[in-house]
Amino acid sequence: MHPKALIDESANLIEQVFKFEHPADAVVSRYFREHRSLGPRERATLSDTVFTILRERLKLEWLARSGSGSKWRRLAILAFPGDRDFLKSALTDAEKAWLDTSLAVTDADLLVPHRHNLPEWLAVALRAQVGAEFDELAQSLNRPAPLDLRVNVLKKKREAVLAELKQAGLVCVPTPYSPLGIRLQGKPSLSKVPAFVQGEVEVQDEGSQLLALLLDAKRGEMVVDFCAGAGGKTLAIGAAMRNSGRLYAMDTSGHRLDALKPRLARSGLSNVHPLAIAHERDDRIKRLAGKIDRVLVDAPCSGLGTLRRNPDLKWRQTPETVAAQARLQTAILNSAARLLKPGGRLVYATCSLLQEENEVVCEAFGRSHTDFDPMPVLGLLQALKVADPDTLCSGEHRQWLRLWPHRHGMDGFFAAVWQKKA
Ligand SMILES: C[S@@+](CC[C@H](N)C(=O)[O-])C[C@H]1O[C@@H](n2cnc3c(N)ncnc32)[C@H](O)[C@@H]1O
Repeated sequence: MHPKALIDESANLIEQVFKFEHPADAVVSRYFREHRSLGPRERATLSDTVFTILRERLKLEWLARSGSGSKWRRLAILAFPGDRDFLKSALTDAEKAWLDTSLAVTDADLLVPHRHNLPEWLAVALRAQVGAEFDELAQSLNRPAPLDLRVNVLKKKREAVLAELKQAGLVCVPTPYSPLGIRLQGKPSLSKVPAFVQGEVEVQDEGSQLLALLLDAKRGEMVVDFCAGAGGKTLAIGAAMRNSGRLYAMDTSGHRLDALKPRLARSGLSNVHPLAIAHERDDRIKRLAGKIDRVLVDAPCSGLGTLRRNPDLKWRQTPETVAAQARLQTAILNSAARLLKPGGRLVYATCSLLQEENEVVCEAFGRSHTDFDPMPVLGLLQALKVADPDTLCSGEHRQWLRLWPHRHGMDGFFAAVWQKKA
């Protein structure tokens, strides 16, 4: 495609994404479906351009205040990922001069918000938590995430899968913390890799693997994955149960649970029972009250721990949406807790970095549920033989799991664990 047309396509797509009516990846996918003539290289260029702008929005919008043409065209030029000479062949002389001046700007010329590229409310909340580490955190949130796999222990051991993947030409290493994880170099397509086709591995961020491990589900138990979605953690829990017992995968989104079905088929699991519920107080949940050994609440949240993958979330979330999520999280956690039998384990998790969705929700739960004893995550990670467990925990009693992209190279996750008193 001629660079002029490519810049025009980028500008159109950026304008659509920046309405922030839908997640950016959904808007990009729809655009590609509606523009079938775009080839793989053009799609990669458009997608890279859009995600760079979402990551570096404040800096690029500041640079785009000068220049000519529409704001979307200026952003498309500034974020163009390909060859500079190829790009310049599509520009006017004035645009070329403006681009050279813009590219000469260094970090020292930028104001603080143009360096961290976070909305002010979020920058304030994160700085309050990590203090001097804030710049490092902000930078890590703007770097793309690696591609991690989880080994399906039902089918193979990690060493065997690593050897198989290397044989298939992939560059990979064990993940530093999860005993089940493999980190790939780059973003290779997995659709034809035998280990993937045969269900020996699933795509799952290392942090998500640790959350499923914290539930520590055992053979023959009754387990509920309360917010199962498309079942990333369900599959890990089902394998830990060695395909025995009964694992209910609940969610209010039947559409998401449908996406679990092909993954279940590949995984070889037959102990999973998907259950679409209307809301967290659904009658089907009441019928299971007091009967369940372990419950995972992987709560709906702001997703602000996943900015490496979903940079649009920092522009789509607000203090008001976060407060609404915290109310829903509290309602879901209270309802899910009723499922547990005496001695049962409850795990609450989010992929948010904000205390409001994490410690604050859990401290309130602890105050109102004196029939639940907190289980410090540090001891649980030690028992699971996770490397460097102390660095993964926070709180006075190391009771919380706290994963940070800049410290651990994982998405930002939080978890708390309780045991229902016998
Ligand atoms: C963080 S996602 C779950 C991700 C999933 N556990 C995984 O590992 O792939 C949160 C899920 O909660 C679901 N959800 C939202 N409100 C809910 C409710 N009231 N009760 C149960 N699930 C709910 C959403 O549909 C969404 O799939």
